[in-house]
Amino acid sequence: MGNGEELIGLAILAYFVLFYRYVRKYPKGPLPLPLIGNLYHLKAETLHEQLHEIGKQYDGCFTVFLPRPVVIFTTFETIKESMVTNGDNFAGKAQVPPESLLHKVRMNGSASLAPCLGATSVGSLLIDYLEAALLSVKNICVQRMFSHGYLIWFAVVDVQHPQTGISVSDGDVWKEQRKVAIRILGQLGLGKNLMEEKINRSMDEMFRQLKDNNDGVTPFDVSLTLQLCIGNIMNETLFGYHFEYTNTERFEYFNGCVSKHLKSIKVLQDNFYVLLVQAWPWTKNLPFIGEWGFKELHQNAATYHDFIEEEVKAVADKYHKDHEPTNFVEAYLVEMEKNPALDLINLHAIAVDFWLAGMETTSTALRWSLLQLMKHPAEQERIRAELISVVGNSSRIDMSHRTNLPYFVASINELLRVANMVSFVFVHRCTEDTVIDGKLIPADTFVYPQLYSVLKDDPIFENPTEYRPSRFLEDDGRTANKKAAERMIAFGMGRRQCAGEALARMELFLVLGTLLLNYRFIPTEPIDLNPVFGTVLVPRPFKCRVEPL
Ligand code: HEM
Repeated sequence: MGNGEELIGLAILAYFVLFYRYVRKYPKGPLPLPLIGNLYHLKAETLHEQLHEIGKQYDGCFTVFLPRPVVIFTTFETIKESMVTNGDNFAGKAQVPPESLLHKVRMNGSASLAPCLGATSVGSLLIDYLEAALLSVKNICVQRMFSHGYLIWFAVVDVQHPQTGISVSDGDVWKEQRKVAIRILGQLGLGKNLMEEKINRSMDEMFRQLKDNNDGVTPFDVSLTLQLCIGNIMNETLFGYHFEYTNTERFEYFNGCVSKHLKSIKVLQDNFYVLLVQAWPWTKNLPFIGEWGFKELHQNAATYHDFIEEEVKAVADKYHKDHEPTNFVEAYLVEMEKNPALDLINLHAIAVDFWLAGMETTSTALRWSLLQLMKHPAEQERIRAELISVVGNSSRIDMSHRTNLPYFVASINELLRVANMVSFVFVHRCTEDTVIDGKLIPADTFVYPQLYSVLKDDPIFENPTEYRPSRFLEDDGRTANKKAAERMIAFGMGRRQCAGEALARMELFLVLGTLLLNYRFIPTEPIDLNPVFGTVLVPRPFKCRVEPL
């Protein structure tokens, strides 16, 4: 063997030794391989199930390399110890793609324009390579400005991804924006019952659509109806208007952007390249990996940022300061006058956050609920009977009925528990060395509280695969079972618990309750409760009879 081969052999050996020394820094988990980590045995469609099974061998705290190390918590105890007891240390966010793409890019400093000669594709390729070289110098980016004949003009600009909004920011920006956003949601909803009115207006639109398009006999697909209803609540809340079901072009365009984003960050399955860019951000500059793992997402993010900016501008242009704010944008604009930490860029980011975090989750929860209640028709009737006993002949319920509807409220908890729809998303970052369950989590490690495992298998949920709303009630059938409710963590736990939980619960209560008062849902095909894996675990498409009562 020549010297060169010996050197290569030694380098490989040294890499192996160093890699496994690095692996030992993290809580123990299944054996990772150099470069690919644990990707060799994890499968996309069942990732949540596999993590759950692995968690049983490591007392609910272990590491998988994707290929970047991610510490997973799968028990109520480890999730509580990290997210609540040590909440400040676990409130960090990744700050690398794909999450960081949610922050709108800011262009800074002067831009210099230069022509690049060549047919479009050759010119584009040259610019790609120039961009790769400049990005490695940090924060410099090449923007294609326009092309003219064989000339492409490009600008070299300084770009920054400053932290904005709630869901992907951390530190002071996150604390302030989250606090203000929750306060505004409270003002809109609780003080003046404005939220209930907004939800009712969206439901009016939904009922118009059902009346015109559903004959009560032909199998009907409720998914777009529910999406439009929940999307309209979000739009009313943010911008003060809703889309009519006969004119949904703009809604569908934006919804398409959101779905595309959620689909493209679906790790392992559709987009393995995203993981590579997350593990080694410089790979976003490489051909192919950069294209699919970064640029496509980047371009899509730009489209919904533009959409949101137009919407905010339309509200801001019409709003008169002397009027009481009636929607989120107006209320934020008023706060902006008093609070220097608030600005338009953060307002745009929060609007994007609410759409991304609030729309697919809530409308999917409703679809799962209808499927479960068709699978258990006696449960559907029991809820309906309780609703009728409280509201009589009325076709609507309101929030004041809540205390008299204990079985329905318990059912919503159980429906969310069995829907168990949040998959591998909401990764946190541990910001300081912290010991959880006796294991050291080094600072800057990504961590993932797998809520799925607790909802599916916590010992408090006896026979967890059974749909049984009564587990959320004490023996008297009225009082809430606090121990079970504490572990119904579909909205997360601790500092970063869902910022829209109150709104989501209100939507589920009013929309599901009103639907059940007015319609009976009857299956017309075998009910399949196996989810399709994605950012949110969604039910397979289904149709059913929606019989008016
Ligand atoms: C059934 C419906 C919903 C479910 C199951 C749900 C669940 C969650 C979960 C599990 C988290 C992450 C917690 C974590 O990082 O540990 C979260 C965060 C978040 N949710 Fe929701 N959510 C729902 C509806 C909504 C709605 C309607 C909104 C908008 C008003 C919303 C806005 C947010 C925001 C802004 C965050 C980020 C919070 C932060 O990082 O501080 N969600 N949600």
